[in-house]
Amino acid sequence: MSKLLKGKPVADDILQRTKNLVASLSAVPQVALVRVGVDPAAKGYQRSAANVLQQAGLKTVPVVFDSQITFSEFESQVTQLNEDQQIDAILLLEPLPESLPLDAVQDLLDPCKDIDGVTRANLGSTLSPRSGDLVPLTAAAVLELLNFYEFNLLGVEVVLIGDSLTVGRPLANLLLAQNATLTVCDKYTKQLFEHTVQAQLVITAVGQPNLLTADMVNKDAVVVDVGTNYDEAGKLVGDVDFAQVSQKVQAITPVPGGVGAITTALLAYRAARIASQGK
Ligand SMILES: NC(=O)C1=CN([C@@H]2O[C@H](COP(=O)(O)OP(=O)(O)OC[C@H]3O[C@@H](n4cnc5c(N)ncnc54)[C@H](OP(=O)(O)O)[C@@H]3O)[C@@H](O)[C@H]2O)C=CC1
Ligand SMILES: Nc1nc(=O)c2c([nH]1)NC[C@@H]1CN(c3ccc(C(=O)N[C@@H](CCC(=O)O)C(=O)O)cc3)C=[N+]21
Repeated sequence: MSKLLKGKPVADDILQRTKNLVASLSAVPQVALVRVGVDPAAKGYQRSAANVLQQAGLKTVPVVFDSQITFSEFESQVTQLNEDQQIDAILLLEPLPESLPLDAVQDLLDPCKDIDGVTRANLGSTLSPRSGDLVPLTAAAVLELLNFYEFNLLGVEVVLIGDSLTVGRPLANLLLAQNATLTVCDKYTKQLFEHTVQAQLVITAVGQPNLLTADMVNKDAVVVDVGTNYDEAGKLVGDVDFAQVSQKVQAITPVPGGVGAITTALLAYRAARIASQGK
């Protein structure tokens, strides 16, 4: 059995700092959670995010739109949230419906309220990241996890599977900034196995259960599973065949209890920080 890289101790640390920061503020920070449609991953994150924000003493404002909403209606709703003095931060939940792709709506958000770094202004900062930037939270969560477990990325052969705007691409930039030797794969990668089998660190951010199987990794590898999927029984599972892969590799993150727990803790911390800067 490999070492379990649990997210909870990392998240607990971040949540404690969040509670201290919230206690120092004169008003309770408010976060709008904007969801379009009924995707289970977006709903799951909305639920987890609302729980953690509440635990940390912040207020959530759920905003749900029908998947048929037009671009102009969505634009006017987001503009209202941008202008609302009560709202400190806006989280736009992915995935969005096909009619409203992220690259078409990302820049509607005020970059100062863009808590998950979906605007091109904040995404751009991942190329030259500085402390306090609004870089995408999941990418930041993976770096927090590796840092907590003292995993030094310098010169490490990393294979990252998934290159989305919300996770893969910003994470690739943050890994490069730490001098990792990086290969990024997506669904057009011809022989995924040939890349993953020789990697020292494999990170999956795809959204497909059992994408990474034990034959695809070497025994010295560290595996970080970002995926959050729901199986037929409604159980939360990652992208990795955890039962088999965890018998083989050196270290692995669980799902649940891995990266996801850190993502939501960082969300709460960042909301408090944005609010503290606005006051
Ligand atoms: N734990 C956490 O905190 C978070 C978890 N997630 C989860 O991470 C997963 C990914 O999210 P997100 O990036 O938004 O998803 P997207 O659907 O936007 O992107 C999926 C990525 O996976 C690639 N891909 C799809 N199929 C394959 C395949 N067979 N082989 C290799 N690559 C493939 C896609 O390639 P292509 O570009 O070619 O289409 C794309 O780059 C989801 O399960 C999501 O719920 C997301 C955010 C936070
Ligand atoms: N703009 C945007 N950014 C995201 O980061 C984003 C998104 N959209 N859409 C959906 C996915 C999914 N995602 C999760 C994050 C944490 C948990 C989480 O906290 N999971 C807990 C368990 C929760 C449970 O048991 O239900 C855990 O892994 O321990 C789950 C899912 C973020 N996503």
